[in-house]
Amino acid sequence: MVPAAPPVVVVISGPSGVGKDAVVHALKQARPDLHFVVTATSRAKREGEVHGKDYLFVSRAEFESWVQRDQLLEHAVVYGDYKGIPKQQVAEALDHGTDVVMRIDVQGAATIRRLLPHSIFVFLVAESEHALVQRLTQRKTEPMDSMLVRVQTAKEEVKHMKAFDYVVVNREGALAETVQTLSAIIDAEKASVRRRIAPPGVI
Ligand SMILES: Nc1ncnc2c1ncn2[C@@H]1O[C@H](COP(=O)(O)OP(=O)(O)OP(=O)(O)O)[C@@H](O)[C@H]1O
Repeated sequence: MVPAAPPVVVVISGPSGVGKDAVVHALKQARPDLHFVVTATSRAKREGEVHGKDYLFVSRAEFESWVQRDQLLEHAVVYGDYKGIPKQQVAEALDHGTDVVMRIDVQGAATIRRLLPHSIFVFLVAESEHALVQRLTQRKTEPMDSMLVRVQTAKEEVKHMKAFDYVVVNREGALAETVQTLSAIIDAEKASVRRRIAPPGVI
């Protein structure tokens, strides 16, 4: 009886260590109706990560050839490693009418904002600097100096919050709550009248 809601792109961003991967992983279990973009990266696989599921782990040379062939929606060097969003995955999901979720660092989110301005931009934060430090420490994937850079960068990145539509606090031990909030945001956006009545291509 009313126009269908067009598929949406949800961008989950935030400083390193706030829990983007953990949140996206849990959201995936809760929302099989969404397409989760598998980001390409040149960084080394962390324990337990699976190629094609968590990331597309590629060599720097392979990554560079994708850039040359314009196969990435956006890419950036994040803490010394390439990360990028394969264009085709996003286009195919949207063509099928499926909502798309992508996790991206703060600089990458700015690029997506220019390319796909009607996406839903979510800024994920930890409840405190202390909690962020604890998460990075417990993850044990970076040496101390690189961890300190991440904490310092996080303080700068928080200033970009204004450019986002939502801020979600990923509290210690409350991953399920974070996922619930994100899921509610997506549902609310899908129910938005503005999205339903916009001319095709505008959203
Ligand atoms: N709500 C939470 N409570 C406790 N621990 C959490 C929570 N969310 C994430 N973590 C843990 O914090 C650590 C950092 O999370 P994660 O690797 O998902 O961060 P990230 O934002 O993806 O970081 P990066 O951008 O560096 O990849 C992980 O060990 C993860 O299991």
